[in-house]
Amino acid sequence: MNAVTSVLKSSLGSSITRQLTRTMASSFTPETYKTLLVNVPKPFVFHVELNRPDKLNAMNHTMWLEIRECFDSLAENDECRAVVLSAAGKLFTAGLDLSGMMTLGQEIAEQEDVARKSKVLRKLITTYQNSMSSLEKCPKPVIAAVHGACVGGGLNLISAADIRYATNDAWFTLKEVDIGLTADVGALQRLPRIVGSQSLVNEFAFTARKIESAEAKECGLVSKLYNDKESLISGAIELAALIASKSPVAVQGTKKSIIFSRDHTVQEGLDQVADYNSTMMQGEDFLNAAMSQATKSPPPIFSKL
Ligand SMILES: CCC/C=C/C=C/C(=O)SCCNC(=O)CCNC(=O)[C@H](O)C(C)(C)COP(=O)(O)OP(=O)(O)OC[C@H]1O[C@@H](n2cnc3c(N)ncnc32)[C@H](O)[C@@H]1OP(=O)(O)O
Repeated sequence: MNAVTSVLKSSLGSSITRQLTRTMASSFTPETYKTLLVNVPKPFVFHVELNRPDKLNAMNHTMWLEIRECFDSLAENDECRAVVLSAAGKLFTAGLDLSGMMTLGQEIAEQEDVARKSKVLRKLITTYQNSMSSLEKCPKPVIAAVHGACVGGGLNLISAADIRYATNDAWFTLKEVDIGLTADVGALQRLPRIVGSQSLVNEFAFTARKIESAEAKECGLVSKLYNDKESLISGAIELAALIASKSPVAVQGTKKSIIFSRDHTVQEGLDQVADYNSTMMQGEDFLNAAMSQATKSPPPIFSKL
């Protein structure tokens, strides 16, 4: 162990000074949105809230666009290492804003030709798909914290999160069939991998039945339940802070590898992580964290990434 620690120590002093200087030099104001509220409750932890409580956080066009904008921005923001996604008001979300859909129907009706109508709709669907996928593409872990109801588009949204917590009063529904729609923004693709039972997901999707929190926990849709919203949010923020205390190189590499491996063979996943680590094991995070573990000293302060 001594040989290892002396090699590690030689490059440690200047590295820690550099990290502290960078950390202390930071000042950051979260961006503002019409339908989202963004706060920084702890260092490197961002809290994003769906914020249309008067409309039960129904997902209108602006919200779909802003979710993408927000997570694309967090992806690039080196002040952010983990994200909590929750919602203001009495429930998480009532799903797609149905009044907005009436307006869309009128706009489509203005186009006469079916090919042109289809082009407009396809663009809209892919825009909304990209909005949901922005959670998954964001390299920082996203923890969804659900209270009350999580309907339709909301279930698609949280399916793209990395971790899902909920309150005991939460319920979920893949509601699309009830509005004559095939769910098209990610739940049909992601849920079978989360829940692990295609039969159960099929049942949810064909019937739009209510999934109560206990069933959601039992089937793996959520991993932890809380008595109320306050303890849910503080539990989710605590988890995010724990994640944010780890090496951002390791955490972001882990998210990338998990998602890559989900969609590839074992060998392709092993190749991807070998490529990643063959660079990252030369970096200061590995050096400093391995050193602190080896010497049983306090964990290092990691530079921004
Ligand atoms: C390309 C598209 C990709 C995306 C697809 C996504 C699809 C979906 O999300 S399908 C699901 C759509 N959502 C629904 O069908 C839910 C409808 N709402 C409800 O079932 C209930 O409102 C709910 C159980 C969520 C809550 O019930 P509660 O009794 O607590 O409230 P209400 O009195 O029903 O509603 C209060 C006001 O909110 C308005 N509202 C509710 N949901 C929506 C919505 N989805 N869109 C727009 N507005 C909504 C409701 O009309 C009430 O308004 P007001 O009368 O003005 O007070």
